[in-house]
Amino acid sequence: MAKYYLGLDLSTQQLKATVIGNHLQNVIEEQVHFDQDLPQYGTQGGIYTDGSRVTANPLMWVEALDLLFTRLARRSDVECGSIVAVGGCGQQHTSIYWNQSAERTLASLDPDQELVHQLTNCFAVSQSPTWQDASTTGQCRRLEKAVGGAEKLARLTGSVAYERFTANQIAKLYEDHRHLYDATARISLASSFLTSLLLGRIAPIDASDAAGMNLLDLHTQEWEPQIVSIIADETLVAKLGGPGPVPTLSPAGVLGSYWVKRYGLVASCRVATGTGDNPASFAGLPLTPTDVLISLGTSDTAMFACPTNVIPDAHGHVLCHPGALSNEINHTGAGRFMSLLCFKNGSLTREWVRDRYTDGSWERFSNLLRPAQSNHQAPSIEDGAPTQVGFYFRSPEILPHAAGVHRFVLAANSDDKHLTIEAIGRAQVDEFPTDAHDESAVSRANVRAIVVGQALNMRYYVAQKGLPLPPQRLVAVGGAATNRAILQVFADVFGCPIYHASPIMTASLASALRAAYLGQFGDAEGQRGHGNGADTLNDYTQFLVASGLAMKKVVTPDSAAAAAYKTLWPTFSRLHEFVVREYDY
Ligand SMILES: Nc1ncnc2c1ncn2[C@@H]1O[C@H](COP(=O)(O)OP(=O)(O)O)[C@@H](O)[C@H]1O
Ligand SMILES: O=C(CO)[C@@H](O)[C@H](O)COP(=O)(O)O
Repeated sequence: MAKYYLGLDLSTQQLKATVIGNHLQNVIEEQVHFDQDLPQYGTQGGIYTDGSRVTANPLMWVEALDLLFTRLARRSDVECGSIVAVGGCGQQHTSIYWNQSAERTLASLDPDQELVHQLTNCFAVSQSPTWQDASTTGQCRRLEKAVGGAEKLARLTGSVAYERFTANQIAKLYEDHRHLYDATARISLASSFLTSLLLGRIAPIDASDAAGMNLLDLHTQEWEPQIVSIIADETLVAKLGGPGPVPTLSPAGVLGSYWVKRYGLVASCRVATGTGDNPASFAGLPLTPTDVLISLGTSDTAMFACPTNVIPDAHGHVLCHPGALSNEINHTGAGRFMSLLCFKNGSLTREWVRDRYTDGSWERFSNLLRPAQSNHQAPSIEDGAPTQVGFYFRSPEILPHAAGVHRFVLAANSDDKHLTIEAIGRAQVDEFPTDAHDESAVSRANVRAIVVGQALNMRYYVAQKGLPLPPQRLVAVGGAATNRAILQVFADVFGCPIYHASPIMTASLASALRAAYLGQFGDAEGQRGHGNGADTLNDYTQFLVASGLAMKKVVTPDSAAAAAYKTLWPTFSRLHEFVVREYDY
């Protein structure tokens, strides 16, 4: 009988499913889009905001999972009874607060009733803070001070304090709504929440996603006791499910009877441990140490393997490598960590420019981004044209810690030596100038400025991490990675080609692959390779290669454009410095 593997991704704007067979010939996709399919929750871009908090109702995600299985079960090209393993992932950092009755309810779900009705009274906090929430700056600074400084916190947990990281969100709950903290029996991340629904019991958090909480001691792989006592009290460890997370690449159990009885899945269907959407994609690709994976989804992210002796610093995050089978410390340290850089103003901010300047059309947006004739229109100071640069931080940005939309028009003869703070201040404009000869001038300038600015900003932080530039290749995933005009700008700014996986990689496909890998073994065998991170990484990489996944080049950098961006680099760095100084939030 044919065997199928199901991957799920509870991401920001939708819940996605990918079903694969043994050889990736047929990749079947299904999704539930939160804004469109579940309008009763009133989300925009998958979230609700009152201007100060960014949240989502966990019941929306619960309802989405039933709807997704309903859609899968109706499809003629998917036989639910042939799915032998399932794995999930989710938006990172987002936290869900279960109350005392949740575990009991999950264990006795009635397959004749929709999940959402049964879980209505299972949450201590009705709106979950999501990764886009930036309301915990006070908690962040207090945590850094209490542990002895930002640098110390980074060395301990992999990151300085970030607003969206779960420790700071928990601290806010503890400070502002102590009764809700006390009413919380367990805390899940979006990934372990999804796995919990699949299992019918609350699932442990995995190591890779746990490293995005400011709570995990990267070296002991346990919740850091001092941080626990700073942000809340000793009851927190039990709420987190025990002393530490489980390995990412590990089995979680078998599917709960709700899914078996309601949708005809098999009782023996294995469930893989869930992880964050970014680590999931990273673990789904056979990457080399010189590759940079970029995800252009709701957020833009950049990921790459860490050197053996990485020392986490002020920018970005060091996470546990999602392809390692063991929590044990490999004495060489090889392959234990990955770097993640996250930029909040990704697709939704590009959409804002698209809607404002190109009538909501990606086609028009892309046409304005492409060169008018055959040459790329990379802004260059040397070609005599004024340089137009923009920073579009409509939501408080993560990297850099700055907010607002800021446009600059630099005179043709300006160079970075003359770019004093005063000169930069004078170059700032509310809108790019019109041109009597080109009615699209303002639209073109904004479309180019946002994409070029995003690519330069990403390159700025990749360079800060000490990665040799240009990388060998960028591997692109996420909704906007289908847009070749956007990819061309990233290729030109980074000065390297861009690759896609074939079939195109998504976090849900990566999760299906993880499920397939773990589904090959029994529970005991699923732990194989314990204690030797390097070997198990190789083993898993070999599995990915053998799965038939191919890499293909989709964009080549244009040498003239790449040279022009190189010229712009010092100027961009000066502007970046200015924006960080003036528009910190
Ligand atoms: N042709 C396109 N050009 C640019 N961006 C696109 C295009 N098609 C989709 N997108 C972007 O992809 C985003 C969704 O990406 P996706 O990775 O599915 O999001 P997430 O996983 O965060 O929910 C949308 O917000 C949209 O702006
Ligand atoms: O905060 C982060 C990573 O640190 C975000 O990347 C979230 O994980 C959301 O992912 P997407 O929905 O944009 O894929």
